[in-house]
Amino acid sequence: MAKSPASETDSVEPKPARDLGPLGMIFRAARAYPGLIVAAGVALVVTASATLAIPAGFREIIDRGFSEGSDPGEINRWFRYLLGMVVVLAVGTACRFYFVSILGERVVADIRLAVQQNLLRLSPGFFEENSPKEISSRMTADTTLIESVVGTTISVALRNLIMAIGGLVYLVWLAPGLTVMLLLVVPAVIVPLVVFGRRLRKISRASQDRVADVAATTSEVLGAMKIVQGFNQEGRELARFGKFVEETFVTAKHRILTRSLMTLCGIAFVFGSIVLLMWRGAVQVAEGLLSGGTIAAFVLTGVLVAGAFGSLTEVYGDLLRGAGAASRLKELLEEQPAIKAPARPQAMPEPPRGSLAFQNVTFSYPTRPTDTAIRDFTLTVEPGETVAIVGPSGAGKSTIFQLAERFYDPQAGSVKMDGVPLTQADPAEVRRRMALVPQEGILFAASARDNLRYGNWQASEEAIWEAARTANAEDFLRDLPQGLDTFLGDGGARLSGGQRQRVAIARAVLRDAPILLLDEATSALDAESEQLVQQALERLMQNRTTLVIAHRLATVRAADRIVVMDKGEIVEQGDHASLSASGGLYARLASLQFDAKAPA
Ligand SMILES: Nc1ncnc2c1ncn2[C@@H]1O[C@H](COP(=O)(O)OP(=O)(O)OP(=O)(O)O)[C@@H](O)[C@H]1O
Repeated sequence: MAKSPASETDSVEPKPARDLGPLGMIFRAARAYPGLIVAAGVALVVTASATLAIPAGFREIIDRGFSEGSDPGEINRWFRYLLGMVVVLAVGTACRFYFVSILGERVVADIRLAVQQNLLRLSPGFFEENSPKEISSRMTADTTLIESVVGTTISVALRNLIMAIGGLVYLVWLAPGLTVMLLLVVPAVIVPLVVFGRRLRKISRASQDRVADVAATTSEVLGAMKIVQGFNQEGRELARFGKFVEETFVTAKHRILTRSLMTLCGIAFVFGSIVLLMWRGAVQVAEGLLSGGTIAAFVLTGVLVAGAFGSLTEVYGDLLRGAGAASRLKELLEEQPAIKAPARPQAMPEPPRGSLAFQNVTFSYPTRPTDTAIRDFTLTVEPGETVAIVGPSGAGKSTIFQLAERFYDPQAGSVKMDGVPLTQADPAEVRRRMALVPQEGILFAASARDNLRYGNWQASEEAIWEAARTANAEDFLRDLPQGLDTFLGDGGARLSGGQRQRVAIARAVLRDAPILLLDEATSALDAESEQLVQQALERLMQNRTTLVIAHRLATVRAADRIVVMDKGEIVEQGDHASLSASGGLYARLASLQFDAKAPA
């Protein structure tokens, strides 16, 4: 049975770092915006001060405003002061939110761009060791965490620090005796609340995981309804679902109980301590030691200070989570491509000749270093020649293409293009001289035009249509509702398989590279489509050096030479007639693969 979906959720949960070191990356990214940092800092100090100034206003109002016969002018003055503070607080808070959030989003935008820029340089090997799912989660979940560190956590931390320190100073000034008492009470209130809060978060997470289990089971069963009913497994599926539902309920019960206890403690401790303080204060008022306003200001400020300390205890955990996110993104930012241009690349001959030579190449994929994918492979493809590679699945045919494009470097031997070893050349220059037509026409969610000129953005409208004609793609492209501007859907989903292949061929025509790497589709097309694609390929191969992984009889027949591969090695070479006659691997493959499929 499938592994519990919850364990997957757990593994996606971003892990916190052990220390705050990795946050340095975020600060370095934020340093690019000193104006925003200063504006946010000023707003932060102003709002924290205004918040603290409000209890001071209340103190004056209570002491002067509510006694009989007091001066109305005095009342007005203090209320105006209070209103002023409210305005400062409102404007300051809005500004703080604006500047801090913009800074957070800007930093995230910059980090995302930098990560993507680095990812685009990396060699394919990296994406085999790091799954695209994991990388895209770093790009979304981890950057969102960083956004919240810059946009919320740091500002909350600073604001609360200012409030806690400023508030304490004010409290001592108001009533030193009561402050000592408050300092004794605050930990007694905060510690249980923090402990409960942590527990509650953990249980809430577990609760979400259980709900995810329920959702996953539902969609799994609904998606496989015919199998469930066909195998009479309704009872078992209900029992399995029931187990998840019950687990969800038990976790929720636990959560509700914890929350109830937390509410009990919260209300009892917070209001209890306020009452205690006021009680003590009231005695001091009666003794003439303090004024009523001082007590009011003290309680208000006390609540603010306690809240500030409470928030500060939360912040550290948030910062650690942000640091965890930063360190994961840092890995992506600092990863070096395995394939790099040499410091002084050797110039490739101009104009390109179009020769490709493999000399005693031996290669294993980095993820499977003990399996030799290509062994002592030697092959020279002359300019203009068409070489067909055939061989059973796993023989190493596609690997030859990967080496030609220099997505990997072989462990032994060399690959040369126009006489220049690929390792000495600039990989961009090497790839500029090649056009790849993959098995499945890989298209982007973009317009037909952009898909066609993907390898040649300068192509004129005329050149695009010319390429479309060569690739037998003109008719269906003209029939598209908005012509070349038609959006082709995700992965070109709005075209048929054969049409996608022809778009891919037209793209290679426009690229107009001297060397063509052609991975013939194995998927069967209907006879007409097949013929259109075949014709398009033949036109594309004209006057170019072509290396083709062949699956069709027509292609091998048209090739100048056929190279037969098995287990990473060349086992036979020749033309169709001689190889068929020799009764070797080719003859066997040909009778299995070609004869059944295409008429000669
Ligand atoms: N990215 C990779 N990482 C590790 N091993 C790989 C990778 N790609 C291919 N291999 C292995 O290398 C060997 C050669 O694979 P390759 O894809 O070149 O074969 P192929 O002849 O093109 O097969 P097919 O006709 O099925 O596409 C196989 O054993 C395969 O499992």
